[in-house]
Amino acid sequence: MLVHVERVGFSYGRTEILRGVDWRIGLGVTGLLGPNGAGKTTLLNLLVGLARPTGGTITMRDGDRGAGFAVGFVPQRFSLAGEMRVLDTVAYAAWVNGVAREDCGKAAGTALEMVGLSDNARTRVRALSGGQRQRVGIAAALAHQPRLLVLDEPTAGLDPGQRLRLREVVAAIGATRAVLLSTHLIEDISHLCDRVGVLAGGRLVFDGTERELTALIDDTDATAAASAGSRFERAYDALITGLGAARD
Ligand SMILES: Nc1ncnc2c1ncn2[C@@H]1O[C@H](COP(=O)(O)OP(=O)(O)OP(=O)(O)O)[C@@H](O)[C@H]1O
Repeated sequence: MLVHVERVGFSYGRTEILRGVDWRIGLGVTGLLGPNGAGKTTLLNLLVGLARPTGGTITMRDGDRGAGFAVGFVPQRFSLAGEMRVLDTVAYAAWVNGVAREDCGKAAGTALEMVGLSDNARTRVRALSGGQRQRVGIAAALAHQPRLLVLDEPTAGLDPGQRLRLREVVAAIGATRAVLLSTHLIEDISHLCDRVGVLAGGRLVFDGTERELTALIDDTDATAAASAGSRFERAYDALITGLGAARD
């Protein structure tokens, strides 16, 4: 396992958001699902070192997460300088993340290849589509070759075609490193993620594969069983609703 999250807690002032999250994240693409306000972004911020847990520990297998360079992060919202060319944007990110100045151009070229934007290297950022900008953000986060890439809702706001392209890119990245992404889209999980974690009530209430999650419900309803996506959605809803009932 690459990342080990142990009994992690976090509070904003007196409001407890996370209360003992245990999770192990390995190679491949892992999805993080949870209701609005469950603390997904908060947990991602802790993983990339933007905030510190108020309890528990986060460790990476070889080395201190605090060193920062082992992690790449694309936040939910980010801005890029429209006048800059794509290659320069990514090369600058490489330099900020510790790549030696003379190696930044090559590092940026490699990262752009990984996200399928080599042909746009000389394009100014302002001329790109939303999906291409999202991929520039991923290239910028990848340019220093981190072992863990964290993406906060990478497919939000993209049209179906752009979403598909982004999923292909993320799946290919997940073949050689750990990718963790939060999403509201069950489809993202079904089409992209090797594993899924569900955050609710301040804890990770599920950690496993899509198949293991769908196995939680007794799906004898023929209509609902028609597509894997709908089964997954039903299982997820049952998990979240069950937790609510348990608390009431
Ligand atoms: N800076 C902050 N100060 C106080 N409370 C905050 C702050 N940031 C987030 N919160 C609260 O913490 C809780 C968790 O927020 P977070 O953004 O991590 O959830 P989320 O699961 O990512 O939500 P969403 O699915 O809506 O994006 C929410 O109730 C939110 O209002």
